[in-house]
Amino acid sequence: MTIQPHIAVIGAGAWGIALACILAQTARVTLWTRTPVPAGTRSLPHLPQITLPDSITVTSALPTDADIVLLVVPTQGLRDVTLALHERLKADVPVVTCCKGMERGTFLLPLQVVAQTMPGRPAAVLSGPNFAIEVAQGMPAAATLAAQDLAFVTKLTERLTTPTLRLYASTDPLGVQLAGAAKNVIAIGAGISVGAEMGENARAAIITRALAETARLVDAMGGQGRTMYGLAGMGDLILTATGAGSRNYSLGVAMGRGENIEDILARRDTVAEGVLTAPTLQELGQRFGIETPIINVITRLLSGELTPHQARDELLDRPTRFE
Ligand SMILES: NC(=O)C1=CN([C@@H]2O[C@H](COP(=O)(O)OP(=O)(O)OC[C@H]3O[C@@H](n4cnc5c(N)ncnc54)[C@H](O)[C@@H]3O)[C@@H](O)[C@H]2O)C=CC1
Ligand SMILES: O=C(CO)COP(=O)(O)O
Repeated sequence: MTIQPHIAVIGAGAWGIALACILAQTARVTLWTRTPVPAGTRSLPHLPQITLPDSITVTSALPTDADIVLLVVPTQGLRDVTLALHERLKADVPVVTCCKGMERGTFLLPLQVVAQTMPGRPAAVLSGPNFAIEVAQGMPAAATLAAQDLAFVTKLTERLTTPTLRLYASTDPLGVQLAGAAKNVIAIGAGISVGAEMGENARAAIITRALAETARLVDAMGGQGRTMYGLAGMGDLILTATGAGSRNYSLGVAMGRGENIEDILARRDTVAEGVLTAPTLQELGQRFGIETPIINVITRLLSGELTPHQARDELLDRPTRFE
């Protein structure tokens, strides 16, 4: 009899539920919810149409005996949960960050937060074009798993690949994390252009040129710019900056139609990571001396400093340059 590994999924939002469902095919899975739920609960609010397999244990007690831990809380909650988890887990238990964003105030990417809160622990990042509902329903998808250590990431990629979610290994965790963080910001910009009826051409231009901005930033920060052209970058942009199912894109569409951002956020109970990531990314560009004009105007649109048409004029008025 083979003993199944125990995978703990921390965070029972849409993405945590989806990952728990597919990993339950090959592992014993515990799904941690911040808010306690009644015993026997098989459906959770963030993906109510999904019935959890009986084999998944839902609990609000943090795990102590997991073999692998997936961190699937929003980026701003990562520090607290990892601080609480570190002492409970054996030192060699690997963690995988599954959130896409940057910590407000510290300018840190998820694995940098983990390095501070869980020093010495092996860690990787998972990111790619993956709407939670499709993954939860077992529809085919692919994503990138990245860590600096080649042997570690190769083994973990084999371990976490499921029959429907195909993982590709990467040794550029910085590029993969920046790609995942930036695509949410760019998706908001793409949504704004569509909501403001600027046309499909404008959206394609925003996606492509913002991809180039982010690739330059990745290079400047010591990652590999070409990571932006893989699943975590271009792949996720194709999905998020065009798919109505994206929370970031749909937030942008509503803004483009003239809705106030506070009103849009007030009627949602799900995370749109791009809102908090935008100013951080803009600041990073300045720190590393990289021009990020599209990310800058999206940040100013979010803060109410620009209207969509002012943003359009500002981008079109820029001096010409080589591609
Ligand atoms: N939904 C999706 O399709 C995908 C989401 N992601 C990323 O996964 C992360 C989580 O997103 P979702 O699961 O979609 O979010 P969600 O909006 O569906 O749910 C968020 C969950 O996190 C919990 N939470 C909120 N703040 C918390 C905190 N401070 N500490 C602990 N728990 C907290 C909430 O109670 C809720 O259960 C985000 O970074 C998102 O960008 C990545 C890939 C796909
Ligand atoms: O990250 C995602 C898909 O890869 C989900 O995007 P949203 O957070 O914009 O819904």
